[in-house]
Amino acid sequence: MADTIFQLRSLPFFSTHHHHYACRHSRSRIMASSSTSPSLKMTHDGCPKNKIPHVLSVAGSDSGAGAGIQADMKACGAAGVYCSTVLTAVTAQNTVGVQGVHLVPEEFVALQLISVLSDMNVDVVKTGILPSIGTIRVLCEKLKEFPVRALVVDPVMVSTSGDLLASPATMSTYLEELLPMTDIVTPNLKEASAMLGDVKELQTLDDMRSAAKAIHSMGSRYVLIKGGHLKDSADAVDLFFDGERFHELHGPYIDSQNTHGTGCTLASYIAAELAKGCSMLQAVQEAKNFIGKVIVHSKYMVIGSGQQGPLDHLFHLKNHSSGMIKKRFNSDNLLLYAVTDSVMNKKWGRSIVDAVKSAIEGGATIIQLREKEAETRYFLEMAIACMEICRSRDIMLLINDRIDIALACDAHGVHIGQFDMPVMKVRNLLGPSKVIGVSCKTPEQAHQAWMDGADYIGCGGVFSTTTKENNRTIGLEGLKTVCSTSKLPVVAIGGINGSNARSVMEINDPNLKGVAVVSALFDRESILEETHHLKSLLLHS
Ligand SMILES: Cc1ncc(COP(=O)(O)OP(=O)(O)O)c(N)n1
Ligand SMILES: Cc1ncsc1CCOP(=O)(O)O
Ligand SMILES: [Mg+2]
Repeated sequence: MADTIFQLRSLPFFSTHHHHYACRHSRSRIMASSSTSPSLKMTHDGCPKNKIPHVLSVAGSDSGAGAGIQADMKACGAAGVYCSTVLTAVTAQNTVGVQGVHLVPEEFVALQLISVLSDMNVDVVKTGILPSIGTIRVLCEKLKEFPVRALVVDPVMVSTSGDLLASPATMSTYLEELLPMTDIVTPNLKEASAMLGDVKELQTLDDMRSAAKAIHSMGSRYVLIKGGHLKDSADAVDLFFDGERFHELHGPYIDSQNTHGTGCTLASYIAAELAKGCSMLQAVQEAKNFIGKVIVHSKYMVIGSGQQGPLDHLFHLKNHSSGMIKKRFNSDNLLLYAVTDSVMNKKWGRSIVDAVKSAIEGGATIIQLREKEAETRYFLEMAIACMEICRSRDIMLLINDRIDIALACDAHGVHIGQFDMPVMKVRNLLGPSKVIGVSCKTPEQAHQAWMDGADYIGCGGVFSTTTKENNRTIGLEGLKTVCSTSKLPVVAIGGINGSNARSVMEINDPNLKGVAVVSALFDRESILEETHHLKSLLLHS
């Protein structure tokens, strides 16, 4: 190891000139929106056959394990991909900042590269900090000697505080020699601006578009500019450019201190998805989706005393400070889902609380309070009373539509529709431990719900019903279509009762976990008997 130990904070502020290159390479290993290299044999899900997908991360070590090679390994682990590592630098850092950097000599970077690339069948190389001209050159040379399917470059060049971490000469080498070999480069706004010579601060989507074009013309086949901190935007908008078209990738901006290493994680996750056989656009979308979920999940975690906490990439750490670890939602709870209706129960002279008690006694496995008319104060009182019953019987209570009521009574979760509050916003408000169900009629809606971090899908109306007016029915065929592609458990809803529940369950899709019912339970004289009858039908279908 080199004995170059120095303080990162003492690095000077560099300003570079504007570069403009047109050295596009002509490889076509990763397509924008179709599958992978035609020469590789793929399984049905796009993975090369009999091959463990493998990403090599060429990056720096972060002693605090929030970013760098440690984040890359965790992100690849979360994506189910093997990750080998070539260290370019060793940093002493924690949640407060970077205390020091020790560079790995380029000859030793070369040796590590040869060790891994000559033996381990690497699919994709992802780069993090490349601290010297020598290191960049060694990497370019070894990649020519041992070609891989894709090169993902996270241009770690600007520290959080805005300091440029690369000298102008290093930057030139980066742009002239590495970028033309790059399949995708993933700068944030500051890095994109630095790559273009810092002539302009990027403030708008239009600025991002021009920057993406300019960076593309320097040689990277695809460009992803991360607009997480774009001014005047409530969204986290990232811009993907494939050389012809722009794609805006939207997601809510999640306010959390635990975001250290998100850049490394995003680039590594893209690399991992590419290694599995995804197209470039798919890989970027999956990575964005993962980052959104992991930031929401990690929001309440406390590790270290500084402002820059790490992520819980594997969703597995115990004892988050608030005790809010996301419990895996047990989809068996969806078997007999009782959805209340005050108007119906009033007609039969009983309160919602009594109705809920009877439904649970009869065998309902989960309850939803669906009150379309109730005033807020009354709805909350009802919800608090029902929560007490449900808690004592270990049954989940979800609230329909009203996130405020769910928060106020500490319900187990909510059920929302396509026109209610967006799922990611709800997740942000409720935190990781609450259950979120989403109404979906199509596979596209179901896919989106999964991407946004929902726990289950309510699919319907399957049959016609008078309980919800102007609601298009999708029939058993529509239900089958959603179930067959859904990545989330599904509960069927709409016009389901004792005479058709079997036919619903007989579509026989493993994702279909049960039925949700309003009138067949609550618009009947005996809730207890109806629930009991329906439950035994379901248990024997
Ligand atoms: C389990 C379950 N599935 C679907 C719905 C319908 O929700 P939504 O589409 O938001 O319609 P409303 O119930 O709000 O009228 C549901 N409530 N529960
Ligand atoms: C809330 C809802 N969403 C789709 S259909 C429906 C109503 C289901 O009520 P019922 O079980 O009485 O048909
Ligand atoms: Mg709704």
